[in-house]
Amino acid sequence: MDLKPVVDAINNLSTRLDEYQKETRAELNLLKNSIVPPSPTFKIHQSNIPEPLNLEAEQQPLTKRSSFGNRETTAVSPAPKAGKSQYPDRIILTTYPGNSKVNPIPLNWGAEDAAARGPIVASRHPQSLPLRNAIGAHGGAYSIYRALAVAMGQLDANHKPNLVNTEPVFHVPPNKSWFDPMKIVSMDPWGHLVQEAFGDKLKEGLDLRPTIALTKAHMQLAEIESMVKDGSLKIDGKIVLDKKGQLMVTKGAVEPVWYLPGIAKRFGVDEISLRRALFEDTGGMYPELITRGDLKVFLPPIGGLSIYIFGPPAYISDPTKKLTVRVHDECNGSDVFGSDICTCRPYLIYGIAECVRQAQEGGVGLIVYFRKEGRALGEVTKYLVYNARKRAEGGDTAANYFLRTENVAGVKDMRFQATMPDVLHWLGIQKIDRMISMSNMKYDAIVGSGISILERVEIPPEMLPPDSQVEIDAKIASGYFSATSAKSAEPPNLENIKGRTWDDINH
Ligand SMILES: Nc1nc2c(ncn2[C@@H]2O[C@H](COP(=O)(O)OP(=O)(O)OP(=O)(O)O)[C@@H](O)[C@H]2O)c(=O)[nH]1
Ligand SMILES: [Zn+2]
Repeated sequence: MDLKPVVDAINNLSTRLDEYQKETRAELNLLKNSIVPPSPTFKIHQSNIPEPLNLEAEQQPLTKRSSFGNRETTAVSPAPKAGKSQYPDRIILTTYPGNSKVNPIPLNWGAEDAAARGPIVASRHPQSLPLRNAIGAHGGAYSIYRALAVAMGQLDANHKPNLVNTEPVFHVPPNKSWFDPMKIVSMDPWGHLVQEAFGDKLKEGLDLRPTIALTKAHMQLAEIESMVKDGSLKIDGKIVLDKKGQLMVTKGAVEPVWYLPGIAKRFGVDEISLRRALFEDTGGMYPELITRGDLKVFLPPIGGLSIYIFGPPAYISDPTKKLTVRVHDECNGSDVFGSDICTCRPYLIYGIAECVRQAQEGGVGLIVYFRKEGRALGEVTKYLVYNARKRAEGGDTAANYFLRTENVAGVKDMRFQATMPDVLHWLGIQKIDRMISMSNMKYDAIVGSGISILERVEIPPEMLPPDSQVEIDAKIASGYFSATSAKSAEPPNLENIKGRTWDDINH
């Protein structure tokens, strides 16, 4: 028997093993030389951190030829300073609760007054860092842009917002839901009252940031103008201001603040599994999720929500006043750009018009707009799904509508409406007279959270855009509410409900 090939293979393996060991040793040496073993205070000295790449040479202002004509354009950003000069202090790791620098301000989620609850401190500014009691960063996904601004030297790393005159323009007072630690778990009920409730801490120099802002404005939409023109919406001078359909609105923006034990309970998982999944699926971005079990609040890097109120905001929590609500999830393609493959913008507009009508009749209307693009799967996934739908053998049918999304994303929906009602409880809503939605998921979440819905209102058939029949029939077949289809004797054959083909789209 010829053993030569076996011997060669063993030699080969042994050489590769040697090389691997050498590389590993080199890497270990590199690590040893560059990282100081954690001292009792877990400080890393600047001098021990490997020098950052010398970016100066690469960061001369860029001059490039615009593709539109021969105009020379110069990048607006100044040549940035090297990153480390933005942070003259030593890095302080707060990975472990035993670190002597770590002394978080206690948070009592659900406490009955602001002082007892405590402010949310997420800042790593030198003065706030030891008192930090939340994982993550303010601003949701925008924290990354803030980091870029700091890295480029355009924003002082220790900038604190000047909050003078930023207070809410209308009152959302505490209600009993605020004092049940499990009722509001995805936002900070005191988030709009930071300036008032924690003014003393702000004066002391803590970097506290409101996570809710409340303001007012006029708004104008082409469809509302048409409704005023055709007489279906009346000018009243208070809510519909003029023949252009200008609307008076009070509105607010809310950033997510998660109370992890409450989020875990809401989704029926244990807190440890939740923390592990959040750690893993953010690429290990927040190690404190694992190591800092003492920190119960997480500011996730996701979009928040907006509220639009038509009529007096105080009526929202008054059960003697009628309330119309539409909860809407973001669909940029339709909401902003008018794509006709789904019902989103027309349903949103119908919701606004119904809210306005409710307010004109002496009640109040509320739109809640969540940044959960493409059922929280994102727009890239959504457009991949559109392609798969249009290219499918047998065409784009209602029968396979959800299957196409599942094929790409693994699930048909990741909005998980369980935390959606938090904002309704924050506002003090006890019942909804008219709910402008067909979604069983939204309905079940709201009613399951203790808010009753007296009437469900579907989108009028005449408002359905040309290519959206597939979506609406697939939704109704999967459990969405429809008074119209409940009346019809025969359910439609979903194989026969077809959307446009690519050929139709091209012409
Ligand atoms: N992934 C995916 N998302 C879609 C598709 N079509 C629409 N969407 C998204 O579905 C969501 C629709 O949200 P809403 O307008 O609040 O409607 P809904 O929850 O279905 O129910 P209603 O309240 O009855 O309108 C938005 O986030 C859209 O971007 C699709 O084909 N695939
Ligand atoms: Zn849509």
